[in-house]
Amino acid sequence: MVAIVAVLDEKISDLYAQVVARNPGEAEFHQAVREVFDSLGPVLAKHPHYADAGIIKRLTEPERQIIFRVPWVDDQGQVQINRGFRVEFNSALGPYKGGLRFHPSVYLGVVKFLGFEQIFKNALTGLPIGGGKGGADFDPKGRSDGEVMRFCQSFMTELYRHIGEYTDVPAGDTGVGGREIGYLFGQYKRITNRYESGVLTGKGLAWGGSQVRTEATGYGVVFFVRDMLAAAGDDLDGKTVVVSGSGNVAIYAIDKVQQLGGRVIACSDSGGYVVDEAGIDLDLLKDIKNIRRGRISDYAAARPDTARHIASGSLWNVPTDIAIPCATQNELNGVDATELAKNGCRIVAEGANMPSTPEAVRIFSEAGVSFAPGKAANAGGVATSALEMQQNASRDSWTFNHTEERLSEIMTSIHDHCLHTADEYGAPGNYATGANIAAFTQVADAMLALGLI
Ligand SMILES: NC(=O)C1=CN([C@@H]2O[C@H](COP(=O)(O)OP(=O)(O)OC[C@H]3O[C@@H](n4cnc5c(N)ncnc54)[C@H](O)[C@@H]3O)[C@@H](O)[C@H]2O)C=CC1
Ligand SMILES: O=C(O)CCC(=O)C(=O)O
Repeated sequence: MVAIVAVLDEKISDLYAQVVARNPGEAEFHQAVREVFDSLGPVLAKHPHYADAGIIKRLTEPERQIIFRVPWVDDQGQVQINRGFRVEFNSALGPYKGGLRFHPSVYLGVVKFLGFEQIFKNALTGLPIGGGKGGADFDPKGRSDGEVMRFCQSFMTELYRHIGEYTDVPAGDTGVGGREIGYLFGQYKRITNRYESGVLTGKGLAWGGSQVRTEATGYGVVFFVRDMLAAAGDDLDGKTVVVSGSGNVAIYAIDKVQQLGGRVIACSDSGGYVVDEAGIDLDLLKDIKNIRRGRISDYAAARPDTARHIASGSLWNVPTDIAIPCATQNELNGVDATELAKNGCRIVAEGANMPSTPEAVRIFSEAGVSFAPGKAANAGGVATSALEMQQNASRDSWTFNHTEERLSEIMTSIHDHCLHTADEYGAPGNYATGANIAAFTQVADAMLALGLI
């Protein structure tokens, strides 16, 4: 068995080298592929037919990649040009499903990393959704509502021909929230003359959206933490938590931690972080971020007695029981991981996509910090999107409690599936290995059943 795994490791390294050569300069995509490949030795040893059928090569090649020009006019009457993307990665389990990211750092390598992760994440939900992702190098920060609307309308004027309830269903991600989904859906409806609710998720409650979708990613990651603690005979009551970011995922992670008795003592944005030992005041944070679209420094200014703002340095230096990174990829490096472990952190659960560097993940493992990868821990958002699609298809609308209950059950099922799979493949307690193998086998089996596609 050891010899077989060694040969396979060599084969996987070869395949990885091919991915790097075929996709030059796409560092984030390479990182995401490497992370999955590193788990596959034991599964390929047990099931060699996956490799024989070229499943791994096929999985790393998107089914379709769309890149397009997005022209729009700013408030000064100047023409602006951005680049739009949609990578339709894998539709073995269902229509492509995944968010749109509007951020200046977006390029093909970022969209491909996110789309690749999405294949596995969506498989873990157990719902019939394939993987895709999109976005643009547009920066909504500082733009007026009118500019954001014109950008979204132009973006959809090209994207609409590629998407649909049965083909590809985008949603939000960084920089794309309810406002942007509204403008995108409005333009889709106008161009196609169809009220096709199931073409986008994250819609407003009055026009086809689902209860809990806004909260789902943040709530879901905390349900996952709840289940990790329960597996160790513990709970969130009285635990300190540090959450990075202060956007959609972060805000609702903070909300659910507080509901379950934990205390969030720090959060951040790209301009620094705040520490509030009294516990983050969520109403204030929401007002600053969602209404005033302000900075995290405004939070400390509004709570001078308990909070302080730190403009530089690392949020991960704040001692905490639990860390939930919810900002962006590679925001938590090896130095941060060492510091977290040294200060007694026992659990890291990723709300963002790939926020921990490979070195950080290795350090967590060596230090005995329990680590939940984003593709498992943050799957609650896309799972609730799939619930939104269910409601749209049946012209139904569920209550908040019912939808939250479904989300909670899905997160528990993902948690248990990862743990059992890790056990089965000789890596007890390793959620990352469990997630990769559980998702890979599900997608691979569907691809085999569908023939050479
Ligand atoms: N929105 C969703 O349903 C889902 C989002 N995710 C992931 O969660 C992460 C956050 O997404 P959202 O909350 O939707 O985006 P958002 O745009 O609402 O918030 C992003 C937050 O991260 C902060 N941020 C960005 N770069 C930063 C940096 N370098 N340092 C510190 N803070 C930084 C921003 O200031 C903002 O507070 C992303 O990785 C996204 O892909 C994952 C699953 C679903
Ligand atoms: O709800 C969705 O379809 C997408 C969520 C997403 O982009 C993600 O899971 O990273």
